[in-house]
Amino acid sequence: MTRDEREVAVRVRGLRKAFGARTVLDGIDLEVRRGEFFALLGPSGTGKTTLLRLLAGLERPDAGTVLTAPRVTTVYQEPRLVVARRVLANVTLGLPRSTRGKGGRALAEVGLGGRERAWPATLSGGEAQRVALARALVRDPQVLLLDEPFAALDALTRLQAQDLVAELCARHRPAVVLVTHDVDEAVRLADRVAVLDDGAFVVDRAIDLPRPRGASSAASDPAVLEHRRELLARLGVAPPSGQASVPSDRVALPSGQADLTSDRGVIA
Ligand SMILES: Nc1ncnc2c1ncn2[C@@H]1O[C@H](COP(=O)(O)OP(=O)(O)OP(=O)(O)O)[C@@H](O)[C@H]1O
Repeated sequence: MTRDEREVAVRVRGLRKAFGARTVLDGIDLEVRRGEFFALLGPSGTGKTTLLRLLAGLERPDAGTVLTAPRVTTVYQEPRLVVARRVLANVTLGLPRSTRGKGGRALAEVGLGGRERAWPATLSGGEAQRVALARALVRDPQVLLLDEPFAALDALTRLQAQDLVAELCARHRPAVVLVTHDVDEAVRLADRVAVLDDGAFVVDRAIDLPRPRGASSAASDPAVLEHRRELLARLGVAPPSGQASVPSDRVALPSGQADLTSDRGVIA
């Protein structure tokens, strides 16, 4: 581990956020270091996306502090491409023209070298999401926020996209915060998994498994099954009796619809 990777890129202390009378987050503490992959599970409506929005500076806390490294980038469930711009222009959108070369390299890294001049409408869902990943990569994020980025993909494309993200994060080492409803995805990708419920983390545990974590080998690994069983239990999804260690194809929960003294700041 390099000195850089010991650096805390996300530091949240005593975070509280309410919408009207409804307190969504209540006393959240979180630290994520450079190179660390943190996954957040939780029932629908528990405030996972709200926490990401607070980390991105799109919401203000009602109490507590949110500190992040300066370069924070989000990838969403939908790719959010500008349809009237070609793929390369989407990747470098808002950046100086001199970054075009970097944009081309980012596209090559996500397996879309040669598609620079394609229009978004001609891409498959998986390809469009890879363009969104390239658009994040080219900004060299110290903090990468992933808000259910695989949820809209078909099962096979999802596994391929998960592999790609694991590979990109291993290479570029941002601090990652992934929001997902998919327990298997969290265990496969993350160094740490937390479950958010009723405003607080009810689980925050290390996933200390070797990498790379292939989808097929993980399905029969007893350590993976144990993490999976425990996380599902904390999410209130009990496996059928006598089948605690029999994996299904995939288990996903239903998707529902500064400085230290300021409310949000940047870690210098
Ligand atoms: N801008 C807002 N104004 C009012 N209420 C909001 C706002 N944003 C979120 N909420 C409410 O806060 C709660 C948490 O929403 P959030 O989207 O963070 O949950 P989530 O855990 O990401 O849910 P899901 O898993 O369904 O995506 C919900 O009850 C939601 O209706």
